[in-house]
Amino acid sequence: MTRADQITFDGVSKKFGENVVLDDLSFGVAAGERVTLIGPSGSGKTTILRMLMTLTEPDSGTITVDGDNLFQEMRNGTLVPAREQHLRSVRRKITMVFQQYNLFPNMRVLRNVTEAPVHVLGLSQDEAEARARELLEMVGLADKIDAHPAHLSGGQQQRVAIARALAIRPEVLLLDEVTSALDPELAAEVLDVLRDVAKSTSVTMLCVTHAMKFARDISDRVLMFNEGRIIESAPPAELFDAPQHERTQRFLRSLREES
Ligand SMILES: Nc1ncnc2c1ncn2[C@@H]1O[C@H](COP(=O)(O)OP(=O)(O)OP(=O)(O)O)[C@@H](O)[C@H]1O
Repeated sequence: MTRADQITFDGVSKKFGENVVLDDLSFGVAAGERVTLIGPSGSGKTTILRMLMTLTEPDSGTITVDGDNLFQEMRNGTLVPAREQHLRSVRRKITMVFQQYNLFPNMRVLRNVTEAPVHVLGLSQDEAEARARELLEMVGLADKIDAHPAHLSGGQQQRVAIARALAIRPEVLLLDEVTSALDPELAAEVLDVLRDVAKSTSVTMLCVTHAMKFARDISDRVLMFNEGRIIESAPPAELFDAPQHERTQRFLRSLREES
């Protein structure tokens, strides 16, 4: 972690009941960096992304984005999301794509993508629509703007979700296993779109994925999590080809056997 990092976790711990999910975790991510989080199920990867969206609170520790604290301490010592007023600038720059798309089912595709620019950024409907059309073109769905999500394939829905996330021109994009609900062919289409995003923008990316080839292509750094801690951190070529930690070796072997 350095002073210049855009995202910092400092001594962050989290338990659900007796289950220790994050254990005194500290790391930083620089602006524009692409970081992939890997590790066995339950090792705390999704929890980290959710904390950055203030959807899950840490028990202790500090999380900042561009120096802004995401949580504040109550008198009894618990941490709660900082006041909305304080979070406003963070909400404008950070966005997340979920495994299950989470599109608004009652809205057509175009409206799904214009919602955030209108309500978060305060763009006019016309400006938001122009931006949405451009993004839907980029994700290959220009011909689906009037469709309802239920009429799209999973891969198409996820591409709408990506366009929707990009509509606020985020500085930080969080991707949580965005292809794990998809067949390989549809997953490949989504990963191609994300490769384009990585190539054509300078957005900071934090990505939880089991798609190792994709992780290798886009990441500057891979963090291996185990039991709420980072046990190994290295550029993808190093971490995938010469993992140092026995737990990482075992985890990568299990992924290869799966695929
Ligand atoms: N709201 C919650 N209440 C109770 N337990 C939770 C809650 N959210 C997550 N957990 C538990 O916390 C642990 C870490 O979950 P998390 O989703 O962060 O792991 P992960 O590394 O992303 O795993 P996966 O690859 O399975 O998504 C898991 O054991 C999970 O069951």
